[in-house]
Amino acid sequence: MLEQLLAGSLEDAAERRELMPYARLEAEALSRPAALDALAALAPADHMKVIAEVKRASPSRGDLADIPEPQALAAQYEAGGASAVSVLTEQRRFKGSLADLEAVRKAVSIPVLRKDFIGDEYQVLEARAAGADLVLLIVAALPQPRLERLHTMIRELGMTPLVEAHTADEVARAVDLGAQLIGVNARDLRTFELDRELFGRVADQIPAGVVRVAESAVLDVADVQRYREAGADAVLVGEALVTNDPIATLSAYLSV
Ligand SMILES: O=P(O)(O)OC[C@@H](O)[C@@H](O)c1c[nH]c2ccccc12
Repeated sequence: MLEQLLAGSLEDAAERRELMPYARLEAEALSRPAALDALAALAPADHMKVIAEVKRASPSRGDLADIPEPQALAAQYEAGGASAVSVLTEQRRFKGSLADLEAVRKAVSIPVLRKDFIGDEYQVLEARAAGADLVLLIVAALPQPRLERLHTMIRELGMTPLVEAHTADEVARAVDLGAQLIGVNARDLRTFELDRELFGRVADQIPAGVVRVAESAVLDVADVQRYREAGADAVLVGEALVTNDPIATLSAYLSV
C-alpha cells in the first residue's frame, strides 16, 4: 500500500513536471518569502501542542469531510490555537492538492506542513513553491541515502523535515539523520493497522532536544493525555478535527 501511494504521488508529480520544468519550479521556490520557523512553533511547552490537519479522506477511513474551503478550516485551526497546519496534498486517496496548500498558506500565519508521499527533489521544490514550511518524510517509504538527500534538501530550502517512523528501527534511522522533529505514526502505512502503544515504547529512543510528535488516531482528550504522559510534545490530528467542531476540540486538547 505504501509503495502504491508513493508511486502514485511520484507519477502525479511527473505529470506536473511536464508543464512546469524543474528549473522554473526551483526559481519559484527560491523566490518565496523565507519559510517560518516550525521548530520554534513546535518547541516543548507546558501544554500539548497540536498540528491540525486538513484531511478530506483516507484509504483506511474513507470520506471524512468535504472541506470545500480548506483555507477557512485552517483559519479556524489557527484561531483555535493550533501550532501548525498539516495539509494533505495527495490526490488519489486523500483527495488533497497543492492548491489546498497554497490556499491555506495565504490564510494563516502559522507554519504549514506538506503531507504527502515524498520521494524526489521535485516534490520538495513544489512544497516550497506552494509556501510550505514543513515537509513530511516517511522513513518506511525510502532507502536511507535517499532519505538523507531529501532531508538535507528540505533544510537547505529553509524548511523543517517532519520525519515519520512506525517501528523502533525506523525511529533509529530518523535519529541517525539528525532529525530535529520526529513523528511516531500509530498507523502502519503498510497495513493500516493501529498500534496506540507504539509511541510509549519508542519515545525514549528520541534524544532530548528533538521535538516528539505523536501521529494518528487521536480521537479524544484521553488519547491526548495518554500521549502527553508518554512524552509527546505535540499531536498530529486529522479525523477528530474535521468531523467535530474544530475550535472546541482544539481547546480541549490544548488544555492537556
Ligand atoms: O486522522 P488522524 O487519525 O488524526 O491522523 C492524522 C495523521 O496522523 C495522518 O493523516 C497521517 C500520518 N502520517 C501520514 C502519512 C501519510 C498520510 C497521512 C498520514
